[in-house]
Amino acid sequence: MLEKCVRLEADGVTWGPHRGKPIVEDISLSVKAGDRLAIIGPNGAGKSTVLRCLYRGVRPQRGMVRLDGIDLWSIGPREAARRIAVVLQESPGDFPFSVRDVVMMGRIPHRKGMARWSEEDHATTAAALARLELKDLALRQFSSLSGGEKQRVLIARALAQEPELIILDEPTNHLDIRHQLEILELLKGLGRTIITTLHDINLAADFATHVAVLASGRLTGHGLPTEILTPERISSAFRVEASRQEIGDHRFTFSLR
Ligand SMILES: Nc1ncnc2c1ncn2[C@@H]1O[C@H](COP(=O)(O)OP(=O)(O)OP(=O)(O)O)[C@@H](O)[C@H]1O
Repeated sequence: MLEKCVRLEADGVTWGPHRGKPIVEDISLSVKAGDRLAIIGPNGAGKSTVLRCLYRGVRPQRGMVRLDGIDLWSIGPREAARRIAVVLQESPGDFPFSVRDVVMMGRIPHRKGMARWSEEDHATTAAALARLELKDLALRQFSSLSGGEKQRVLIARALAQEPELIILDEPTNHLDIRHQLEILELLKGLGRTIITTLHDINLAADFATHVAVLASGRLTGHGLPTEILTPERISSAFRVEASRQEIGDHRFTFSLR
């Protein structure tokens, strides 16, 4: 089911540190409402930097990011935060926040000034907790949760934000294979436009409607997984020998060259 979704386009996006060489260069991609894009590439390729450009974390030095055709930098940070939820690997740490508090933080972009939480804020937070099956953990301290539970809480916070687009950086990091599959299944079921980085190419192929391959700051392919995930492209991007397995359309095994 498609809920609130948005289309995103990046056109020639280039970013690097002040006075430094660009880290990502000439990134053009298009994500339709309801698509799930997985960005894959080796360590240091620039995946997190591309995400930062897409969620208004940094302003591209060249090129433009558009949400439903509108320049992301022509809307304020608050509106951007209402429309785009970001799930990063950093977490609220050891501060004494309960799970409910953390999920409630997703409502901050919707709050009017320093007003108290509204009934809608409470209801949306409760719905996000229920959807992620976190009701029994609502009063637990966030820092006491397991990695998989924390990841679910951060996704619930994103959902409480009622965004049209969810951007995630390595949501399956540190999770065992069951929890990796669970998190990706859950994200699929949200019915939102999703852009995520993923290290596991086989998981990306199963999860994503579209894949973008990044190597040395440039896209080497962007499109349907069956078209983009070729042994040649993967071997070249990751500097390994990738071979396609007989099972499934795009299952790969890897070895050093
Ligand atoms: N603000 C910055 N200033 C200088 N260099 C930076 C900055 N941000 C990122 N880099 C460098 O740019 C390169 C790409 O970083 P980025 O985190 O985007 O890669 P990545 O593909 O997400 O890597 P990984 O898979 O290891 O998480 C790295 O070499 C990183 O050190």
